[in-house]
Amino acid sequence: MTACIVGWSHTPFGKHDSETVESLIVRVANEAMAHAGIGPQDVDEIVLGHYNAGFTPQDFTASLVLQADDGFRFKPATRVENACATGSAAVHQGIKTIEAKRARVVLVVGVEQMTRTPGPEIGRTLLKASYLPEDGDNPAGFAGVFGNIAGAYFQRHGDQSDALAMIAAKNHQNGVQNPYAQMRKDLGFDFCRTESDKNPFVAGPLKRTDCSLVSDGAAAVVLADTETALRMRRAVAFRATAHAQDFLPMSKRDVLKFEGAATAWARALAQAGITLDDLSLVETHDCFTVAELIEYEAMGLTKEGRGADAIREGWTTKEGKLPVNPSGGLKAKGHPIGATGVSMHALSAMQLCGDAGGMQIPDATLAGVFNMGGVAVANYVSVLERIK
Ligand SMILES: CC(=O)SCCNC(=O)CCNC(=O)[C@H](O)C(C)(C)COP(=O)(O)OP(=O)(O)OC[C@H]1O[C@@H](n2cnc3c(N)ncnc32)[C@H](O)[C@@H]1OP(=O)(O)O
Repeated sequence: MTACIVGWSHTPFGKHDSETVESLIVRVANEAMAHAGIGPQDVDEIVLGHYNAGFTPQDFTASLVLQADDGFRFKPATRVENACATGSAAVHQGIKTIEAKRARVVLVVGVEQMTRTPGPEIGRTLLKASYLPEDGDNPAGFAGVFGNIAGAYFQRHGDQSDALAMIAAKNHQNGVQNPYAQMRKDLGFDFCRTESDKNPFVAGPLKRTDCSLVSDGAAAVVLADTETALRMRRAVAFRATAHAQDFLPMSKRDVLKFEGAATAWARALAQAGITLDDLSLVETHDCFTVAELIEYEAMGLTKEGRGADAIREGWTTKEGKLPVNPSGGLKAKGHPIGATGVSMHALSAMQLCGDAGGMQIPDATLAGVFNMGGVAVANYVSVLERIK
């Protein structure tokens, strides 16, 4: 256990017309430091997760963290990017810096502002994280890519429309209890299962309720080495971290297997010396409901092709044997790309500290995070445990 989360901050996710990337960054940077009980003089390194790819004209955004406080002047600050896993890439980069003993305290910020971009442009901007020669022309954007995956999964393993609607309904129900969530409405299974004016098909078998939201927002965590962390208010340790990067072209692999996700999960569980049964909860990357379904298989909760069992048997509800996405996930909480992975870590730390309010899983001791970029291309798993 070499690095710990010692503080965090999270803006509400949603459409924030009055905010900018800069104002979101400044807000969470200052709030996370206050939560950790530190000032800029205590921070050795800054890592920013920001996908951008054209959502906002301002690039070079690591420098914007310095706008939070003049005390950050001359600190090392770097932006990292790994598609929709950008936030976890930033968190893991901060951990590596601490493990390399180049820093004792690292401030990690994740941010994205997507909603100022006009509708069709949003899809094209996100598709820059696909393999352009194969998927760059998909008119439905990333929803089109996952629509194809859902269609192929249905062909191989049978129609999963009920299971996908159950996942959507579960995550929307959970989102009601999340004060940071973009949608806090219990839509119910029937609404999610049925095509309607309010819930049209978007791509292949995926309806609107099968898709994550387009969001603005930011989150931050303060990381510290264990020795430093144990002198602070709280310490949530990384018991394991794993990152597995897979081929970008989907033609080079069986995309229905999420083998990169499975590899990252296997590595992290082995490193932590635990099995999936030991986890109290998981925050997983439900960019589309079919992704959460396949992730059940990749994490080892069910056999291949049987992901639906996990939701049908109620295992992944808040009361189930492994609650998945008690925050409401990307589905209800929202998915501001660069912020998502940082948010998952902040929310898991809240759970382990008993600070999750209505989202709280009673007596949570170990939390798993899975954040992915592309179709299981960038795969990050963290296992978190409170030690103070
Ligand atoms: C690896 C990865 O992470 S890839 C993932 C990257 N992210 C994405 O691709 C984002 C996917 N989502 C989307 O593109 C959009 O949310 C869409 C296409 C599904 C829906 O967008 P639109 O059709 O433009 O919906 P629009 O913004 O006009 O909203 C219409 C209504 O639907 C609701 N709505 C919009 N999106 C969603 C959603 N994903 N789920 C549920 N309700 C939604 C809105 O709140 C609004 O409700 P109201 O009429 O009661 O006010």
